Amino acid sequence: MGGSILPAHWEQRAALRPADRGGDMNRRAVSSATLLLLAAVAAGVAPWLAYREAHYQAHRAEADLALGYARDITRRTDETGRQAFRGIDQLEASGFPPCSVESQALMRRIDLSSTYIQAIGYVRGDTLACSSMGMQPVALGAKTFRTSRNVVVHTRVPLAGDISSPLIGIQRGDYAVLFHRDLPLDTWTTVPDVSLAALHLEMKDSGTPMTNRGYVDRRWLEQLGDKREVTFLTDRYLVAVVRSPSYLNAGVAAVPRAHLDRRTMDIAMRVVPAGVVAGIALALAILLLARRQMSLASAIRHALRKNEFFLVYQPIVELATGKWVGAEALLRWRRATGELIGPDLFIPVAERTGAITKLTERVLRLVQEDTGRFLADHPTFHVALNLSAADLLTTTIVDLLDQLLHRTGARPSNVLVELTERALLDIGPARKVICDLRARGIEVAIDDFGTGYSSLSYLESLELDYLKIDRSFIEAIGTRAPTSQVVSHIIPMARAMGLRMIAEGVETREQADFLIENGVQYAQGWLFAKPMAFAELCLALERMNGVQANEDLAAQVTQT
Ligand SMILES: Nc1nc2c(ncn2[C@@H]2O[C@@H]3COP(=O)(O)O[C@H]4[C@@H](O)[C@H](n5cnc6c(=O)[nH]c(N)nc65)O[C@@H]4COP(=O)(O)O[C@H]3[C@H]2O)c(=O)[nH]1
Repeated sequence: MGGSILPAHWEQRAALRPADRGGDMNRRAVSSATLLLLAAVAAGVAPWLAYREAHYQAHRAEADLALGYARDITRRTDETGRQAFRGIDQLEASGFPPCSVESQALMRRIDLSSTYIQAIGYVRGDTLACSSMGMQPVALGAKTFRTSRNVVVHTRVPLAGDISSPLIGIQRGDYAVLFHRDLPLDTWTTVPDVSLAALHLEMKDSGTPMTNRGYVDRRWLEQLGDKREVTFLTDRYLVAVVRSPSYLNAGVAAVPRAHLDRRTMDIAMRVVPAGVVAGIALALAILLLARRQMSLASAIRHALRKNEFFLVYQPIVELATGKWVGAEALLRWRRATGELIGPDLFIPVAERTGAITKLTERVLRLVQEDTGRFLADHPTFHVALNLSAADLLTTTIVDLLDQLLHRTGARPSNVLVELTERALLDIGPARKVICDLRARGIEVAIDDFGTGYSSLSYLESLELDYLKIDRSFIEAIGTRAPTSQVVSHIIPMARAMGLRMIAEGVETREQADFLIENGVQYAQGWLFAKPMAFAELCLALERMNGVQANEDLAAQVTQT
């Protein structure tokens, strides 16, 4: 069993700050079955998302294209209108008699100087009596419609009697301008079968657009509403409509859906394979995680057989005196390879796979081996033990603790049991075990308080002795963290419930001073001592007792 069996991200999580731990454990509690399901979903979802992305990109590209065409048509139609009305304005302002030599000369000048106008002339009845083309009368054909601005549009000017002629006439007052119907649509397109049109907005119900190429549905204008421009999908087209800022016109471009589908497929051919690869990679990563979880569970069982677990003990200090009044037993796992694994990594897996009760049994045996007669000889010192939810489901744990007391000669007060809020979720069995323990004189603490799910009324319903303030709240003391005030709320609450308090993770003198000032009785943390082997703890205690004895002696000498 060489190499690390831990997923890399677990190793990173081991370095997470305390505030992250609650959620982190919950996340890790995802079962292997869920991971397998996730893998299957990931394998299918990534290609699907890639296809959706291809569709979205194609739609956006085609919509931009259609909008570009429609904007160009609107710009060209506006320019036609501008040139036509400027010419008419000039003729009206000239004061020349209609069809006079001067008037015709002006018509020719207007015609020659404009890019869009084919002819401009004087209207008599339905005919241009004279125009920039000369005195030859030109029939304007039927009026197609009159706009609210009193402009008459002739959409089929029958040049020399030919009604298929490509000219359109715009008449205002006594003058009219002729222009080629293709001019507004003369936009460069890359889509061969795109439909283009310039529509008058007031012509919604009439059957004829002002000018068009390809199929155009006048009802498309309804989609414009008050907007300046719009794109939308119909059964057969992706349509763009752009309103003219100057006239009551709109440019329309409709790209066939078949073209959109082709573009979607083109993009899909590029991105879906990447989606398939990503899906497979994601699924493999999830499967690997599931496999690692399973192998970690079997590695825990193997480690139990091979005695790879051991305990370290972190002193619990009475804040008022600095005296070490107890120590928390913390489990460690040293693999045959020398790799050291912390409980934050393996306890959640053990809890999930049911191996935790075996681990707890091992902890009790290790405490027995480590402490020997120590507890019997130090009645005021206690060892704090962590129990999990599964340990509370039967009363076996009570028997095991009885055995520990019996074999070591320890008193019940030598043992403190720590239960996390998570362990108390199944309140029925937990209550029974807590009662049994306390009936024997074994005290009980609620651990990591504030990080779990328990409500105050829930806690009040339990008989407890200690409340351990989670180190994430201690860490926040004196900072601007949002949780910096939590500890100030926990302390009076614990006091009101008659609970003694142990602050976890005290690292600075300022934190300790704050806790002392606020009446917290006990603490543990690196400020006082890091977890250590039991033998080391005994030596440290001996040293401290020696110093204390010397100080006591010195005090007595000074008094006498
Ligand atoms: N940053 C910082 N950390 C400090 C400081 N002082 C103590 N710690 C760490 O805080 C954790 C305190 O244990 P816990 O809250 O009971 O949290 C424990 C406990 O819930 C669980 N655990 C440990 N041993 C056992 C066990 O034997 N059985 C069960 N069921 N759970 C255990 O694993 C958790 C993590 O244990 P550890 O990794 O040993 O981490 C320990 C300890 O090493 C400090 O000043 N700063």
